[in-house]
Amino acid sequence: MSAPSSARHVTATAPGKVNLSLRVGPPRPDGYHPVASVYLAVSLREAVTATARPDGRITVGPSSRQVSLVDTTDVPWDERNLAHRAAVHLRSHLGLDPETHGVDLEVAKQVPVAGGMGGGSADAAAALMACAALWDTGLTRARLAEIAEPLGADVPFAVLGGAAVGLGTGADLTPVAARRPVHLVLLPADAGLSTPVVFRTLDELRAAGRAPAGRDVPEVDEDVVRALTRADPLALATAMENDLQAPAVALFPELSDVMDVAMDEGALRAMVSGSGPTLLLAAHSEQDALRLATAVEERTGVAALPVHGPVPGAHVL
Ligand SMILES: C[C@](O)(CO)[C@H](O)COP(=O)(O)OP(=O)(O)OC[C@H]1O[C@@H](n2ccc(N)nc2=O)[C@H](O)[C@@H]1O
Ligand SMILES: Nc1ncnc2c1ncn2[C@@H]1O[C@H](COP(=O)(O)OP(=O)(O)OP(=O)(O)O)[C@@H](O)[C@H]1O
Repeated sequence: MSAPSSARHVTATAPGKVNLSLRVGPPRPDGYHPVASVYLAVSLREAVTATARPDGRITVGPSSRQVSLVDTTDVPWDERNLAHRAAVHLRSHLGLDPETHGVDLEVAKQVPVAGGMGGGSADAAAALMACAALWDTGLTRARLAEIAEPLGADVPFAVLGGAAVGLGTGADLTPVAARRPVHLVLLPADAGLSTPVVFRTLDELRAAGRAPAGRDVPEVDEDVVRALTRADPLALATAMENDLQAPAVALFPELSDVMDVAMDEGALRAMVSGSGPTLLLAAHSEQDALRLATAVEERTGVAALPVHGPVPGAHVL
């Protein structure tokens, strides 16, 4: 990951993710929910270019070099941006002089915004990696993943990539060796869902007895891990689960109809991705994913994205 400290630009990339399994417990006093998640990094990547500024300012904006493939209208291009927060966090973590270590960040997005695929988290991961190289820190990817934790539950995984079990808030990661690529089709929605609202809606559904209660400390679904390590698409599709599906569908009822169409077109399984509203469809093979994507796109008008995983985590290009 190292680039010469004299480099003026460094571009790094990081992947979006899906949760093949997401079990959620009741909220803790700090508002976060304990989870047991099986993460898979997928072949939609964000890219962040960091250019050094001697005046200490940190800016963020859409890339002038690479076109974003998704609608970025709802992305805040200011200090709320997760890439911006990542640069500020790394600089202060390293004790670098805030008067001299500035950076311009340019972001090119492929991951749907507020789609439950960790796009902002991938921007944070790519920004951390690019700034770490620009500032010649020599930090390993594993160390950067630890440093990433305060930026959000999904950020450490976007740094590490591959496939992993995530416990705690999702940031306590153990890699899973997936034997062969998993082929999926993603169906982004034309509106986003707010992650905190989806978690809160799950709590409300549970309080009303409309969703099964979660364990205080959720345990990882070993069937999903086994299916991933054995490269068994049917077993994986059967075992996949997401406790956030019920609240996502309650907030976005049209998702049910799209999932029905996908199953009708031969998806092994249709499920909400993370906090939604992006849907993920499981397929047997790359060819099957391409066929399914075309069929679902024709029937629903939703632009379908065939993807695969696991793919590598954040790295410098
Ligand atoms: C839904 C997932 O994407 C599944 O991987 C993650 O759990 C969410 O990860 P994230 O977007 O990186 O989440 P953060 O930015 O850390 O948190 C956003 C908000 O989501 C809620 N949140 C998030 C993670 C978690 N384990 N419990 C929560 O309740 C909290 O309200 C939090 O304030
Ligand atoms: N770099 C960024 N890209 C996209 N959204 C960002 C970024 N930085 C901050 N945000 C804010 O975060 C919100 C969630 O964006 P994001 O695309 O990460 O959602 P998500 O994929 O659903 O997240 P997750 O799955 O990690 O919960 C956006 O609505 C936006 O307001």
